[in-house]
Amino acid sequence: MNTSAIFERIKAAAIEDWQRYVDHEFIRQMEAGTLAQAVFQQYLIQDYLFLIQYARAYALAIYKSPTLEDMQLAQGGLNAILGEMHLHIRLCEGWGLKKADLIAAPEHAATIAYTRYVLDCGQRGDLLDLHVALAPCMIGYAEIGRRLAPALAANPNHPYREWISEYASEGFQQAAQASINHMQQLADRALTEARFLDIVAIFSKASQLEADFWQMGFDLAREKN
Ligand SMILES: Cc1ncc(CO)c(N)n1
Repeated sequence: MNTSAIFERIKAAAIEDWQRYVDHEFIRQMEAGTLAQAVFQQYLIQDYLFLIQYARAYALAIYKSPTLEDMQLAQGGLNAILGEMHLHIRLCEGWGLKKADLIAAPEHAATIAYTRYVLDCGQRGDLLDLHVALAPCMIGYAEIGRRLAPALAANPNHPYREWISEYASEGFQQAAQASINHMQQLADRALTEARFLDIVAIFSKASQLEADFWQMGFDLAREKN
């Protein structure tokens, strides 16, 4: 099949789920700076647990790599995830939470659902399936970071400056672009017309699980109140 601009085509085919993820109420409140800190804290603790499993998914991508170049690209993704976790440690330290407290937190069902879904896509499928399941994570956060960055210029005291800056950063933007480029290579090699709908279904599901992940922050903060 014609696989040009494959990321844009997959996103267009899953646009409703994608928008529910990147335009979630959590992101709107984050942009406005009105998101309750309790909601953000619950989200961030779960996100730390999420990233541990996500690092395993990138490690699986290394294992599933047919070529050395695929392996090096997956290693870049793994490094980006491991680097991102410093943000979580830093922000949590500011609230008096230590790394040990984070690791000891129970994983929420939404965290388990999303991470294990991605790991399963990788286990049963090939590197393209796994890569598509991984895509909403890095590419979505990069899109959100770019979109929210102007809110920082508008508000010098923005409460979520550190978080937004991380995802708007050159390093994170590059990692997301590398992910788009790798997906393109994999699609050129392995994507057929018959597989396209399966690939879109994986992307849609992962985007839905991302939206559920934002929602979890609100739900957990309400339960703890
Ligand atoms: C749930 C989730 N998705 C994506 C990212 C970006 O790596 C993250 N930190 N957490």
